[in-house]
Amino acid sequence: MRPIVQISLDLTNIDEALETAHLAMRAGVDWLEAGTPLILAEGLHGVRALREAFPETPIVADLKTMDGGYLEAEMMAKAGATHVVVMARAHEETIRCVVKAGEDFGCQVMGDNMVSEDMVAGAKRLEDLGCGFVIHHIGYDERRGIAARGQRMPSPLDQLRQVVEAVNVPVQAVGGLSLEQAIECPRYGAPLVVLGAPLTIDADAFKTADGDLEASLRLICDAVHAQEVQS
Ligand SMILES: O=C([C@H](O)CO)[C@H](O)[C@H](O)COP(=O)(O)O
Repeated sequence: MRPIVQISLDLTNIDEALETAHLAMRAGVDWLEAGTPLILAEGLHGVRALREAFPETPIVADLKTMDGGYLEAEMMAKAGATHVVVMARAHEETIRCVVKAGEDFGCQVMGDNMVSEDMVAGAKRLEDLGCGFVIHHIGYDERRGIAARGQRMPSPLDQLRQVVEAVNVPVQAVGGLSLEQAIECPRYGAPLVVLGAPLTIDADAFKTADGDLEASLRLICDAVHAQEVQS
């Protein structure tokens, strides 16, 4: 699998999401993600709006499903999502229901191992239950809480290699990565590179003289696409 750039639209209204998505697509981003804040704020309408504007683009709906998995996945697939997200901490029956809905409605299932007691085992469990992708994720609140206590913030890179080696499905790493770290993910064997939105270009290597976000994002996409995914 060649490296893929996914932009997470962690925004709270459709207009902003569409504006960022248009910019991202012009810059060479491959997949769009309707982030959890967008789904909470705009629900199915947000996903439908993205599907209408980008008929051919994969759209990940970051639902973080914990229960009622079949209906959630069905609704999102019918709205145009090509990928939905279920949590490793959900009951195994929920994960099975999301996988079944994925089969019934032509949607891929990504399993998120956030807050698993054992992140590697969590990833393996997701694959064993039928998820086609693993999201190796250190949560936002967890990271902030640990940083506020002055402790070292955990990074998804800490165990990324182990997760990649434990499963046979594509992995993506999420949670507090700098741009440089995100771009490095294919070197850990993780082909899906997620960039956060609203996007801040905090890396000198990708800043342009006039602060043009689209041009910076194009450099980032090129850097990801130039990588080999290590096996
Ligand atoms: O999924 C997310 C989180 O659980 C809040 O909804 C975020 O998309 C993710 O944590 C964002 O990560 P960064 O962009 O690396 O901060």
